[in-house]
Amino acid sequence: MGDTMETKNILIKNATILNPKSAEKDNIESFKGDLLIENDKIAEISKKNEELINSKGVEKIIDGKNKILMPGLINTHTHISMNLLRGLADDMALDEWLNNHIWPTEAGLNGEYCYDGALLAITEMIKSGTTTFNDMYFFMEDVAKAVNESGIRGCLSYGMIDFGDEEKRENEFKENIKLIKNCNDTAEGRIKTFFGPHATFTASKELLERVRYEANKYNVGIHIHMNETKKEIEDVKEATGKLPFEYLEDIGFLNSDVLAAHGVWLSKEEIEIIKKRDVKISHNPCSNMKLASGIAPVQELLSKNVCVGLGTDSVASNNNLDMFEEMKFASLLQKVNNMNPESLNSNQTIKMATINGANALNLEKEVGSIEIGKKADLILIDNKSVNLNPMSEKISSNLVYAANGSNVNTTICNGKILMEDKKLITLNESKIIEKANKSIKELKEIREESK
Ligand SMILES: CSC[C@H]1O[C@@H](n2cnc3c(O)ncnc32)[C@H](O)[C@@H]1O
Ligand SMILES: [Zn+2]
Repeated sequence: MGDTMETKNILIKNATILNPKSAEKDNIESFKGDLLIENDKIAEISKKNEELINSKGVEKIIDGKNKILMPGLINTHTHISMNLLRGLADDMALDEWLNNHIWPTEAGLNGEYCYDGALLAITEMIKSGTTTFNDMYFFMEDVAKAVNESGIRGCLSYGMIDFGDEEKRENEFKENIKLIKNCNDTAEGRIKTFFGPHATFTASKELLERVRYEANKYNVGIHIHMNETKKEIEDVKEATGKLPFEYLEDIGFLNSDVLAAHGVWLSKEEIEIIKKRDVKISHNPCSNMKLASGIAPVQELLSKNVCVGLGTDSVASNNNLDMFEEMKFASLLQKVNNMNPESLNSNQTIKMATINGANALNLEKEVGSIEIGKKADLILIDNKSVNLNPMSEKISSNLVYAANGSNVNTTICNGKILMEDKKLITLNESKIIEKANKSIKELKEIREESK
């Protein structure tokens, strides 16, 4: 990481601080004040009129006037190297999209392409206020390199698919375990690793059972796609005689360390299983709408105290990584689905994108809220932006219904400034875009040649 990122103590002055701390209540505390970052952590928070933070030893002051200071956003489900595949195949359902377009193109991937796609995605995330993402893909040590260099926080899993093939299964475990051994807790603790069985329709029972065993052994979480489409439910029912969550419950897979992406088609019984096992759900409204997969019962899950975070899925089914857009779609989708304008209000939605995301990734002691002792993963939003004026008195309303990622002015992760006043510190945006365009061109040529 470059020298410019090595700032030790930072004082953010006169900001409007928004703290989605309380996961139980629907209100979100906000106040005018200062915040001191020492090294990688939040050291002090002072409300205006309280004793001022002693600025001795502070090496950098950021003017927070006319800015909202909030926790960095947490994207709980994505495949960031797929940023190369943006717009590759639109306007079709998951099955056709994966089998006829995405998987044949992914067959030509290598570590360099995945690194280029990851850097492109990380640039987009830093610019739009995401400081933590949860990723499942291939060539994950190359993704880890991009995380390390950029300064962002990432939970990484290798996507395991065996389709019942024993040799393939062995390889998938070798890859995921290598990732865990080489990368867990690296990059000053910004990288955590998970097991990543792709889904119940691509991973065998043997693979899933061993994932549970190895996850316990290595003390890491599990990231899996679940109950995304109706077709998936029918296929799993035909293959196992059970609904996907019932099947996983029967084989002893489910636990509080499981993060299930999507959870669109859930029976009452499956919701009870999710609750009982404290399984975490990542809701991906844009991807679910674009692939016409369906609408997840988010309001119902939240009302049963299930932890639901927010994710974008990849840009190949979204088609961007803007978590502000994702918040707005999440909230509006629940309202129209329940025919109830009170569904998923703006406070609940912000919690999903922050503290719930942290909880879902077992990072709630480190990130997701503004608290002394937590990691300084913070963003500043420009209140002077035209689309945020006149300012609603309710800050969460502005952030969920009016804002978008381009309103992010400054992004800080692990106490390091990654973007200040819209200027990227650790990454060279134009070079990254140029290289990514070269890589996708080559990847498309490889695909053509293989036809
Ligand atoms: C084995 S690595 C991850 C694997 O998942 C594919 N993928 C991307 N989006 C989705 C989705 O919405 N449902 C299921 N699988 C998805 C991706 O292309 C990789 O092959
Ligand atoms: Zn996915």
